Amino acid sequence: MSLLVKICGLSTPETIDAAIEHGATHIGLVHYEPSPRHIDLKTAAELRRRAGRHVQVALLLVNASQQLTGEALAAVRPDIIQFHGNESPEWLAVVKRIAPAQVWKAVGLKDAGTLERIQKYQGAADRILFDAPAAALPGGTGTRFDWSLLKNHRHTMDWGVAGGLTPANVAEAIAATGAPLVDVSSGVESAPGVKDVDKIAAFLKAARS
Ligand SMILES: O=C(O)c1ccccc1NCC(=O)[C@H](O)[C@H](O)COP(=O)(O)O
Repeated sequence: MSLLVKICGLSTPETIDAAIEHGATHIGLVHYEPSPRHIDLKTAAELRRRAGRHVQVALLLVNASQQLTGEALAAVRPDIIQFHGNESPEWLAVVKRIAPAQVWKAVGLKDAGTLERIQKYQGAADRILFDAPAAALPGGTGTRFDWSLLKNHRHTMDWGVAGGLTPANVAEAIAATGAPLVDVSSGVESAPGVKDVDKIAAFLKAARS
């Protein structure tokens, strides 16, 4: 299967266009106020429309209330809802039953124990996104986890790798983990929350090299 590449934390039409032009398969829109990449739901809906059917659009929430989750799904109509906090498998299962969207769960990969614990998301999440453990923010921190943890892991769910990826290291990350999907945010920015179209292009080229 060909590699999937998600560019996360986009907030302008220009960077959406660049991600599509250079071959991203997925983009991410962050609705989480503490993030430098936060956008309101109206902007997220506009950018979702801009992306059209050229890429799969993920809307990212962190420990959102039921009400906010419902409002966000109705306003943005994403292809994917990505949960990046401490959301329970039970909550994900509810969303999966009622939402016309895939459900992804991001998990901070600390050690082999994490790989055991995520089994509880089987059937509730359509994909697990392995990221660095949460720091000041739960994601978008530019931090790597120990890729060797995934080396001989037998995956029981669809999955992907995020966390500290850049144009310079993404090929190595794919070789080390065998990831079918890679995800980047701060590694294609010139400042926190400011995406750089040349870095987006370089990341997509390096990922597919
Ligand atoms: O991007 C953010 O600001 C963010 C904030 C809070 C939770 C998740 C967030 N991003 C989620 C992503 O999917 C990022 O692409 C992923 O964490 C990797 O980020 P980075 O290490 O900066 O490439």
